[in-house]
Amino acid sequence: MDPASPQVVVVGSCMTDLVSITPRLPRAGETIHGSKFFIGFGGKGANQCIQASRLGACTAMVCKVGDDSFGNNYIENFRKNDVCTDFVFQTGAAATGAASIIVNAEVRTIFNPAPAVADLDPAFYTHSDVFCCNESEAEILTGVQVKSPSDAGAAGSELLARGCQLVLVTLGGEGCVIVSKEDPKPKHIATHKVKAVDTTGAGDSFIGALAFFLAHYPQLSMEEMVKRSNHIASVSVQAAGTQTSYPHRKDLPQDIFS
Ligand SMILES: Nc1ncnc2c1ncn2[C@@H]1O[C@H](COP(=O)(O)OP(=O)(O)OP(=O)(O)O)[C@@H](O)[C@H]1O
Ligand SMILES: [K+]
Repeated sequence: MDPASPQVVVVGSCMTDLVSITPRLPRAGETIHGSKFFIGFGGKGANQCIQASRLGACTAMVCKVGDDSFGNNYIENFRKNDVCTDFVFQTGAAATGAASIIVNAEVRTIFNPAPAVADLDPAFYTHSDVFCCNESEAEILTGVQVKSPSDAGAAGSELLARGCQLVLVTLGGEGCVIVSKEDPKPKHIATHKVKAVDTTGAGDSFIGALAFFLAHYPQLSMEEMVKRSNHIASVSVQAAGTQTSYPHRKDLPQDIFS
């Protein structure tokens, strides 16, 4: 590249990521076993620059790294990615920026395939911990007509076969069905059926509640989280609107939070 004519110039950070994969985060001063460690190239500025370069932009990075092995490796990385390094300087006065990143198994993700498309990218099945859909979404994705808990189990099993870890199919007043790699026999988690005033937003209330329990009550079983989420979503269907119908903590039975 002619350094006089870069199309994209990024002035920003350039960090070496030291990534540990662990089952949980250590407490202060605690040493725990991890399952994997790797070193990666990161930093927001450098990430953006490399993405632009890989798409074909003529790029230059403006930053300073340490006169150390991390710094040398980073400059080599820029060169491999066709980023002009004429303005990447090295200093002996400081070390190259490093970020210690711990990725724990407790950061869990929920994927809601709404609105559903039949040709969903297969990566979506494998990349989330919980795959949560309603009857019609399950049907569009799998081709299995979902009219009962046993149909939902069949659709859930198909989604498991596509690589999902755990599938929840919500069934309105019938609660939902859960299937997982760990326990592939479909289980119907019934709920107390209420007379619905307006079901708009029930699915989102359910998923929001589930996210709350995953984040704040990780010790609960998935079945217990789902039962509690069923209850919260059942409150939402008894009032009009979407967010206007979502209950506050103070309005719910307090044993939901024990
Ligand atoms: N009549 C009802 N009685 C009790 N609970 C209900 C009722 N309707 C819905 N729910 C609760 O809400 C959850 C989600 O409902 P549903 O499966 O209808 O979602 P949805 O189709 O995504 O809703 P929407 O698209 O309207 O937001 C159910 O799993 C259940 O917990
Ligand atoms: K509602």
